[in-house]
Amino acid sequence: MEESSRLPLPDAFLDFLLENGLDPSMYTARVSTPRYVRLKPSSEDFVEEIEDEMKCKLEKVGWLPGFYSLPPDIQIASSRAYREGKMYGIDAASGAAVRALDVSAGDHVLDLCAAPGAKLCMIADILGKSGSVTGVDVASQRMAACRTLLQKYALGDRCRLFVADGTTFALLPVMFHSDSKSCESAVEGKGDAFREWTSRRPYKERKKATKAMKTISSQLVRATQNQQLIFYGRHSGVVGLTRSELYQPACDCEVSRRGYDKVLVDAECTHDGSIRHIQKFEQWGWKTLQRRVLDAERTDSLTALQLRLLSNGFNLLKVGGSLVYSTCSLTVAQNEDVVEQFLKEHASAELREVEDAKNWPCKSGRIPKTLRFDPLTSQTSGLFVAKFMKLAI
Ligand SMILES: C[S@@+](CC[C@H](N)C(=O)[O-])C[C@H]1O[C@@H](n2cnc3c(N)ncnc32)[C@H](O)[C@@H]1O
Repeated sequence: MEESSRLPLPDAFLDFLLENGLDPSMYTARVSTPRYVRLKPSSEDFVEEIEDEMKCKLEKVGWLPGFYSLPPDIQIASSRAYREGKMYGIDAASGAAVRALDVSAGDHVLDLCAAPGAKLCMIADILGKSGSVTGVDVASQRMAACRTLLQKYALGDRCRLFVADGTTFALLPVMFHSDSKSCESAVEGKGDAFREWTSRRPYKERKKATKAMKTISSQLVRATQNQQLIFYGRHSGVVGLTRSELYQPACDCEVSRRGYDKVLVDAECTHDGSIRHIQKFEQWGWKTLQRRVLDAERTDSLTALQLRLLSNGFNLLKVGGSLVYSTCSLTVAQNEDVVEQFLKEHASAELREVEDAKNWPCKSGRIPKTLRFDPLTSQTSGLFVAKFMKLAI
């Protein structure tokens, strides 16, 4: 931030910042944080070419592999590299939340609030040709955007996407991944098995699927409707499964062994850590800010939702697995208070240090081991990050 401006902040917002120990100057500076992009690993050789085309320097972010910063006013959407799927826009703090998960080859990862999908893309990119990613979000249009993003960046091969409520989502990862040769043979002889994904199904196939839906039990129909599969990649493990196999509910005893290796809960929040978001209220009207950010009732219902998302994500984690909880709010209520309450309710949850964070430009949260990114300290958007491990007890 180079220049502070005269952006007037309403008294109620200033009080809110004071209560949360936040410095108002991060909201009033007109020159905002840099823009960040992540280059797909296969595209890092093209940095100079991309710089020539965009007529600006891509500064490597030393503490975050694959990330580059650009001046805030640069539009990336019109660049060839963006259109060709060589890079995508994602804030460095969001990248740090994904790094905190420490995704490794072969992991089965659940992203419980996945849309529009920047973090999901990064997870899929890190996994490459192993493991799987399951993305869940309650907003169908945002999830459709997530599907478009995955397809644009050719990262969907091992992904499946569900429109579902993350507080009740209950499907475990599919451990078996058919290789490309056996994809077709996996569906042979199984009438209602999932075939390879196509956005447009022939009429005959759609009719057959509707008929199959009518004959399956009402419990399965409910599961299918509440956890609607809207995309799956060729090697996501879905091809060849029947509906009843896919929608098999998990019992608690199975989760400790067959649950996800890593879970990301990037929860719904008031977005007050996103400085660009807050600055938009100058045009939208500060009254809207009162309703959307400052309203105590809204905060209470959000913290209850955050706790339920975190708890359900943790339930689906296998023993020894890790979960990252993040929000783009900087309030104590939506972060440290949620963490504290969650730890009280879950004896098998242990708060963990994020190893890489020693070299990150962030602060500790009010609870040791939690992290806070903010524009003044980190030159990123605001983000809270906490990491947990599931212990065997
Ligand atoms: C901060 S955004 C997630 C951003 C996303 N992780 C990314 O990197 O693009 C929070 C998301 O939570 C979703 N959400 C809200 N309530 C939910 C619920 N009950 N279950 C699942 N997702 C929910 C919202 O639709 C929104 O897309």
